Amino acid sequence: MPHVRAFSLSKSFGTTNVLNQIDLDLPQGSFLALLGPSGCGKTTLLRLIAGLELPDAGELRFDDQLIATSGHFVPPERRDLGMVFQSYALWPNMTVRGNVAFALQSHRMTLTERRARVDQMLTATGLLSLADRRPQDLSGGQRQRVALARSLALRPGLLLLDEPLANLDAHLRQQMLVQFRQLHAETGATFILVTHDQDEAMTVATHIAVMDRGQIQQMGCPEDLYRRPATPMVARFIGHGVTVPVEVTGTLDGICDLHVGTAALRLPGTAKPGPGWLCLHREDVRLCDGPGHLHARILSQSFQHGHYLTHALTDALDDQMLTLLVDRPLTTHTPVGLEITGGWVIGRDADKTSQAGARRGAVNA
Ligand SMILES: Nc1ncnc2c1ncn2[C@@H]1O[C@H](COP(=O)(O)OP(=O)(O)OP(=O)(O)O)[C@@H](O)[C@H]1O
Repeated sequence: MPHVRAFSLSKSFGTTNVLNQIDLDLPQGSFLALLGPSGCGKTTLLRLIAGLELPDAGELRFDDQLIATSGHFVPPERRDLGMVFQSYALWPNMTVRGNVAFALQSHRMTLTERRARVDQMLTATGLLSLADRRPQDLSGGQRQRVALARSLALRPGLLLLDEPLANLDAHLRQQMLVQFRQLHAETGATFILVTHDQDEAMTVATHIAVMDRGQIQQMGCPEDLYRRPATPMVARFIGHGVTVPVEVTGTLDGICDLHVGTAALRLPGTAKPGPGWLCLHREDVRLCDGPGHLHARILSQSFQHGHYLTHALTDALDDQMLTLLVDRPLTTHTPVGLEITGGWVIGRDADKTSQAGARRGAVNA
C-alpha cells in the first residue's frame, strides 16, 4: 500500500484549468474521500492517480517512486491499483465466480491458489451463496460487490472508487459503506473514494480532502473539517455550516475576542485581529429566554428526529439565516433571542490561503 503524494499537480482540458497545483500527502493504508461540488475536479484527480490522465505539471509519487510528471509516466497496469466505478462493467456471460476469477487469469497462480483467492473474496464481500449466478440475476448492490471483489482479488495496494454507490438506494448505500470499511480494515490497502456526498465521506473515510474549483481547500480527519474548517467554503460545505461576518478584536493562544452584532464573545479559531468569519453549526446556536447575543425572528420550523429544526432570521446580521434545534413549536415571525454557545473563527482572508491550509492539513492529518 503506497504512500500517495502529489506535488503541485495541475491539469487543464483545452483552456479549462481543472486541477490547480494540487498537493496531497496521504499516509499508507488511509481511506481518503475526495469530496466537493460537481465539477470541482475530483474524478480528474482520481484519473491522474489511476494513470488514465497525464498531468500537465507537477509530480505524482507512490512512496519514493516517481509515477507521473509531464515527461514521465508509469502505465496503470504497473501501478498496483484496482478501480471500481459507478458502472459495474461485469462480464454478462460469466457467473459471479467467473467474473472474479477472470481478474486473476493473467497472474501466475495454480488452479488451487486461484480458487482459494476467489472463495476468499466472495466470502469477504458476502457473495459466496450467489457465486453461480450471472450479473443480470443480481441486485445493484450485489453487482457492485462483485465489482469490488474483482478489484480486490488482485490484492492491490491502492483501490480507487469513483462514486461507486451513486446508483444504489439509501439502504444499500449504508450496507455497502459498512462493507467498504470492513474491507479496508481487512486488506490494509489505501482506498481513495470520490464522492459529493459528505455523509458517505464522513462514514468511511479516515481522511477527507474537500475540493473546490480545482484546488484542495483542506485535508484532514472528518472531525477537523467539521470543527476546525480552514476556509469559509469548507465551513459552509461540511455539516450545513454557516459563516457569520465578525470583527476580531484580539487573539491569545488560539482564542479570539470578537464582536458579532452587538455581542462580545470569546471563541477558538485561527483568525488574526480584523474582519473574520465565525463558522457555526446548528448546535452552536441556542434559543434563550432573554435577548441573548442576537435578536432574530422565526422563519420556519419542521419536526425532525425529536426536535424542531428551526430557521431564524437575525436582525443584526442583515437577515442572515441561522439554523438551530428547538424543543417546542414556535409561530412564524415570533421574535426570539439567540445565544451563541460555540463556533470556530477564521480570518476573512482564509479564502486566499486555501492551498496553504491544505498543506497544513496534510501535515497535521
Ligand atoms: N476529458 C475532458 N475534456 C474536457 N473537459 C473535461 C474532461 N474531463 C473533465 N472535464 C471538465 O473538468 C471539470 C472537472 O471534472 P471532474 O469530472 O473532474 O469533476 P468532478 O468533481 O468529479 O464532478 P462530478 O462530481 O460532477 O463528477 C468539469 O468542468 C468537466 O467538464
